[in-house]
Amino acid sequence: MENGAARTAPAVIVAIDGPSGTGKSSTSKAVAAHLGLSYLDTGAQYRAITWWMANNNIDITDPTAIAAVVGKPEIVSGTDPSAPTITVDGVDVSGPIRSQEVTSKVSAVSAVPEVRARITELQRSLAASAEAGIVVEGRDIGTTVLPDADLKVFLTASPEARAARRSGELKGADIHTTREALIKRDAADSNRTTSPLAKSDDAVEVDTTDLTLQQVIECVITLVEEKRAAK
Ligand SMILES: Nc1ncnc2c1ncn2[C@@H]1O[C@H](COP(=O)(O)OP(=O)(O)OP(=O)(O)O)[C@@H](O)[C@H]1O
Ligand SMILES: Nc1ccn([C@H]2C[C@H](O)[C@@H](COP(=O)(O)O)O2)c(=O)n1
Repeated sequence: MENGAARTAPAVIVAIDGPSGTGKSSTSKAVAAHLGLSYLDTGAQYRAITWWMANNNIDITDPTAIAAVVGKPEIVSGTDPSAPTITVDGVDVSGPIRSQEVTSKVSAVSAVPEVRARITELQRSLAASAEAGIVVEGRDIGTTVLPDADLKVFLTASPEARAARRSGELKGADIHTTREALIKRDAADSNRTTSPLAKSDDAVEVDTTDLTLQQVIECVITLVEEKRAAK
């Protein structure tokens, strides 16, 4: 190395997609923290705009009504993996966006093309300004938002494993009901016309059904390090 200068790792863009409960958030946060990268939870952004629509009595069954007000809320995401934040018009909505009401409405709101255009623009701008690089997790990151990402990972797991994980989180919620709700949301997200949940052709698929969270994290860290070494 010339003049003994320390060589900084090149910025790396990582896209992690997959259905609900496959471990995208837990894995992405841990990978980003370990590698000193930024982290973006794009589901939280769709939940935040859905929360605003519900709070402002917008009819979420009417895509025209949603499209008419899509530019109104100011959505800001903090990308520190150890303390990710999300605000709407300056209000911390990290708790309310996880409510059952928002979860039941988010697929309808996120299917509206004008909503996707607005949120995609925010996502690209955050990725472009992440100096060391970023791990972005969602449903359409590898296919649509960041098609030139250095690494694309598509996480999967059986509906049974995903429901058991979610039921554990929801303090013993009924597994059957949780499984049906997951399957319904995945179907809505996969079947919408604009940038549906899908695996990019060049994504590495990781089935997490029989892996611990730590094993998944280590697997993704290895994949990122291999990509970094090849840059
Ligand atoms: N491999 C794993 N083994 C066991 N539990 C896991 C594993 N991966 C994630 N979990 C747990 O499953 C739950 C859901 O994980 P997480 O929120 O990361 O999934 P997600 O894909 O981001 O879901 P969503 O898209 O619905 O936000 C969390 O409680 C997490 O700790
Ligand atoms: N890139 C993304 C991320 C999320 N969504 C929608 C679809 C999901 O059901 C919803 C909530 O996401 P979660 O918090 O469960 O990860 O947001 C999307 O359409 N595209």
